[in-house]
Amino acid sequence: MDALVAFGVHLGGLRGRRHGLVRTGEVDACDGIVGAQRARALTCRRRRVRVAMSSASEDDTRHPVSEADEKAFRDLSERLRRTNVYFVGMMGSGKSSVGKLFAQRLKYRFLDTDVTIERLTKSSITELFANSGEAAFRELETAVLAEMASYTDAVISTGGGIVLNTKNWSFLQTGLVCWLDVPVDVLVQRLADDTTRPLLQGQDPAQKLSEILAKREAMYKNADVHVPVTEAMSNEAIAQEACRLITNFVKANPPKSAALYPGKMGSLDS
Ligand SMILES: Nc1ncnc2c1ncn2[C@@H]1O[C@H](COP(=O)(O)OP(=O)(O)O)[C@@H](O)[C@H]1O
Ligand SMILES: O=C(O)C1=C[C@@H](OP(=O)(O)O)[C@@H](O)[C@H](O)C1
Repeated sequence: MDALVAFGVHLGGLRGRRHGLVRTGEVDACDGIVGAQRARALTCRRRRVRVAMSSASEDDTRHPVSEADEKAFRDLSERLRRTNVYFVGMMGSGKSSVGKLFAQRLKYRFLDTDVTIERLTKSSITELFANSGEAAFRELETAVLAEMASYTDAVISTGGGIVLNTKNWSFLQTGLVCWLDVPVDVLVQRLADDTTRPLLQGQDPAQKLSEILAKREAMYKNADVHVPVTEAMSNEAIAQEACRLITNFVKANPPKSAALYPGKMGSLDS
C-alpha cells in the first residue's frame, strides 16, 4: 500500500472535495458529517505525528562543552524565551548534525522533519519519493512542520526543500530561521557516497546541487540568520557561530514570550 495512504495523509474530506465527491447540492446534507470525519482524521493524524516526533527526539550522545559555550547558550536560551529555532539549508549542509548539537547545548528538544516522516510512514525518504512521488512527500513535510510549529523549546532541522512552499514559511516564521550556507563544492564532498537523497541519485551531484541552489538561494536568504560555513569548520564551531549570530539577531529583535500562549503546547496530549 502507498505509504502516505497508509499514514492517512489523504484521509477525510480533503480528497473528496478536491475530486468533487462532495457536490454543492449535497453540502447542506452531509457537510457536518464530512466536517466531523475530517476533524477526526486530522486529530488522528496530529497524534501520529506527535508520536513520531517524540521518538525522533531521542539522542543520548553527549558532547563536552566549555564554560564559555555553556554561558553563551544559557544567555541565548533566556533571550529566545522558548521560541523555536529552525535550521534550513541545502542537502548535506549539516542541519541534522548541527541541529542536534545545538539543541543539546540550548537544552531544547531536537526535532527533524525527515526523521519524523520516515518514522511516520515506516519508509525511507528514498522509498517515499519512489512509491508516492515528490509532491506527496512535500504534502507530508508541510503537515509535519505544522505540527512541530505548535511546540515551543524546540530546535527543528528541516529538509532542504522546505523553503520551496510559501505555506511552510507561515510555520517557519513562528520561530527563528537559521540558514547554514555551505559552498556547493563542500556539499559535493560530504555527499559523495550518499544514497539517501533521491534528488541526487543518477545525476552529476555538483551540477544538480548547483541547479537546486540556484532555484532556492533567494528563499534561503529569507532566513533571519545567515551562517556562512567553511570546509574547515567542525560542527562545534558551526554551532558556536550560529549561537553568536542568533544571539545578535535576538538582541535586535527580541521575541515575545511563547509562555504567553500556553495553549500552544500539548493540547492533544492533555
Ligand atoms: N561540519 C561538518 N564537517 C564535515 N562533515 C559534516 C559536517 N556537518 C555534517 N557533515 C556530514 O555531512 C553529511 C550531511 O550532514 P547532515 O547533518 O545529514 O546534513 P543535512 O541534515 O543538512 O542534510 C553527513 O555525512 C555529516 O556527517
Ligand atoms: O533538498 C531537498 O529537496 C531534500 C532534502 C532532504 O533532506 P536533507 O536536506 O536533510 O538532506 C530530504 O528532505 C529530501 O531528500 C528532499
